[in-house]
Amino acid sequence: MSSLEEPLGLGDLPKLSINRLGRFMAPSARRSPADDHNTGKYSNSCNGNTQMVFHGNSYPLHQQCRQADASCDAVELRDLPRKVMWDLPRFVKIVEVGPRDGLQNEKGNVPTSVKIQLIHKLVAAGLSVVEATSFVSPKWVPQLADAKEVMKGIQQEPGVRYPVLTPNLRGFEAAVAAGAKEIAVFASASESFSKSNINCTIEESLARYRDVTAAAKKHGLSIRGYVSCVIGCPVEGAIHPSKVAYVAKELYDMGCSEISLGDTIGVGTPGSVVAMLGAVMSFVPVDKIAVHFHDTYGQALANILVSLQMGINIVDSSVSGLGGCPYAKGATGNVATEDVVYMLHGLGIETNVDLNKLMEAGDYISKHLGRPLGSKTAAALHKLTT
Ligand SMILES: CC(C)(COP(=O)([O-])OP(=O)([O-])OC[C@H]1O[C@@H](n2cnc3c(N)ncnc32)[C@H](O)[C@@H]1OP(=O)([O-])[O-])[C@@H](O)C(=O)NCCC(=O)NCCSC(=O)C[C@@](C)(O)CC(=O)[O-]
Repeated sequence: MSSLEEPLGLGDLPKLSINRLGRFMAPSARRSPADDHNTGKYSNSCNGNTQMVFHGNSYPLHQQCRQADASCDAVELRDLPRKVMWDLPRFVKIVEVGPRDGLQNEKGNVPTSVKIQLIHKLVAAGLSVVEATSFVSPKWVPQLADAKEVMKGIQQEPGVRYPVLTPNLRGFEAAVAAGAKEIAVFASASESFSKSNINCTIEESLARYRDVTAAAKKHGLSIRGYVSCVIGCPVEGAIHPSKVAYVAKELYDMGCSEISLGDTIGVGTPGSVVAMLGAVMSFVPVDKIAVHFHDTYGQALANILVSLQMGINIVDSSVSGLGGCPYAKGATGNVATEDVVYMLHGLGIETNVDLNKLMEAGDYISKHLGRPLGSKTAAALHKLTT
């Protein structure tokens, strides 16, 4: 199975795949690959035969190098996806939200011991941030009423972060008492969603979060800020990027060290995502922005890829594609962590996540919930091995 962890297309380096990759390149606004060639970026030593075809033209990648050296080709071609798609990050931090965003939406009761096991398995798979639970009103989200027991029950590993959602000071205090070292506040770019999710206006939520973030700073806790409905809202329809940028900036200014932009109902496409990210990046540094896509319309991986191309290197996802929001009708699960990891590794981007162990975690929770594997990667690899 482990050989399949390496996605197809990189191992044997067929010329065809290079040409295919060439087609993915953005048009004229981008530099020509020949520029990199001319600056010698590709030219340590190689046999000079490699061609990249782009918009009907072929570019010699290593023309200046005349020494045959097969190992050079292999190494540099492995790097091609990142080169061709320009400036993709070398490393992407995955924020696993399954135990919170995933399980908050389950109809049936998930025992506390299963939640704790799931978190342990996700950490064992190499995930360094696992959102553990929410300290919200149990009247609003009964599925996470055991937040305190979950936090007390997990074995917190050094170097791993276990953020929890806190909607108000009451939740914050309960989170600290239960041992949380990182919290997340969650606002919305849609007025209607703000009211249905946290029963207040956007401005009221921001005022509330100023108190929560001030208290968190006093305790030396890190704070993550969410903006929901960054592309569309189930009630209001399309959300203007300027509204998203406003809320993101407010959260950043009050001390959130990471702003996660949530396409809560999964209506975004790469086109709308680029516009939204462009607006937010005017106010929040790109390295402080995370993307959080639900996969309702099957656009999540494409949206992640375009976000990476814009410089984002933090991606939220949920093991086995668990999730949805109880207050966002029609929202389906988050993009599956397994599928994100498979794509990132295929692009030559590191995650520190062991795909096999991650799939074991997905298998564990899927079996417990009595449903098929929710990630395409796990389902495909399962078929291949049974
Ligand atoms: C914000 C409130 C509390 C306002 O709820 P409210 O009803 O306006 O507030 P309240 O102050 O009147 O409190 C109602 C009851 O809850 C209690 N209460 C109040 N606060 C707490 C607390 N922290 N912990 C425990 N209990 C609490 C409070 O004591 C009271 O109990 P009662 O007196 O009736 O017995 C409520 O609306 C709430 O908890 N909402 C959370 C909803 C939620 O968790 N939604 C899903 C997460 S957001 C999301 O999924 C989007 C995201 C982040 O994933 C990104 C994306 O996908 O886009």
